[in-house]
Amino acid sequence: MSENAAGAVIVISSHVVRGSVGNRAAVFALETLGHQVWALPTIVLPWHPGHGRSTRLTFAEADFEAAIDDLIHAPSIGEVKAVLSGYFGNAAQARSVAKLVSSLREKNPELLYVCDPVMGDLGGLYVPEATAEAIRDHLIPLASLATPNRYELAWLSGAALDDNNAVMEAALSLGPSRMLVTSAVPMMAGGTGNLYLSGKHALLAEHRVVENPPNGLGDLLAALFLSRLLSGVEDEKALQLATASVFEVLARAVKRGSNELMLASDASSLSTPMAMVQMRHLIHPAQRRKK
Ligand SMILES: Nc1ncnc2c1ncn2[C@@H]1O[C@H](COP(=O)(O)OP(=O)(O)O)[C@@H](O)[C@H]1O
Ligand SMILES: Cc1ncc(COP(=O)(O)O)c(C=O)c1O
Repeated sequence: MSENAAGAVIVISSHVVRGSVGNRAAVFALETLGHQVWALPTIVLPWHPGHGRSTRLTFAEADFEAAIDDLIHAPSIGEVKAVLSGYFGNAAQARSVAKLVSSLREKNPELLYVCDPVMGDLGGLYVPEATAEAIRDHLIPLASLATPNRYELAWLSGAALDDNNAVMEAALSLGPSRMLVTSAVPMMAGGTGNLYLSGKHALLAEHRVVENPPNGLGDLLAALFLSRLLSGVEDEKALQLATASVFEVLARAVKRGSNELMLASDASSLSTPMAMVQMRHLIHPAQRRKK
């Protein structure tokens, strides 16, 4: 039995019929890497709205809250070692998940809560402001690790983030002890990548940009990084592996001309990525202040 069998992960995000965003990415990635998964959808859609009109199947706020209460009182809730949240259908759902995380923490102070604050991108917020505010005010303060993209971090911190020093200062100001910032400012020409900041680490993992990327890369990255941490992989290695997997899955999908990630075909890229990632140690903001 792998060490992963010892604990389950609750994932809470959107479910699409076709495609691999939200929970479809997180569940497959976590299960492929050997974790037990409990999956709660926040909305159900035929496909990611980026592909065109897509009917939103929604849950009444009180029903979503009731399902969260069931989970809190589930006899098997002691199995749960981590929670990962992503896309929310409304602000009330974010508050319900805050209640879930707080309740699980009371019973298990070691609970890992990863908050992927899915709210926007370069073009601005794509969720209602009330949803973004609920994530900022109720969930970020509970997060063991938050995984915003650079534009989400700018919105959350209210700062302009033109270079990675500004990214790191904003990440520190947000509060969680570990931050994984995606779409960080590239140091490599034609590159992109992820910046990881903890009390000890200031790391940048870079690779080249791929044109016309399918959606769901941030969802996949958060799940893979969480998986590696749960498996006891050291942070720097976890960053390298998760980044390499995302890049490899992306490059393979685009090479085939697919408009979605093809996780089932590329499961080996999740477990044993071969792609090279450029790892850089940055000067930690605490170290810079001492100078
Ligand atoms: N066009 C791209 N080419 C190569 N890698 C990409 C591209 N877009 C995203 N990635 C990789 O996926 C990571 C997460 O994607 P990002 O778009 O920042 O997340 P989100 O989906 O949460 O907005 C990025 O940090 C980068 O490593
Ligand atoms: C309904 C919906 N909209 C938008 C997004 C964000 O897409 P992306 O991860 O590509 O930024 C997601 C991702 O989970 C989603 O499920």
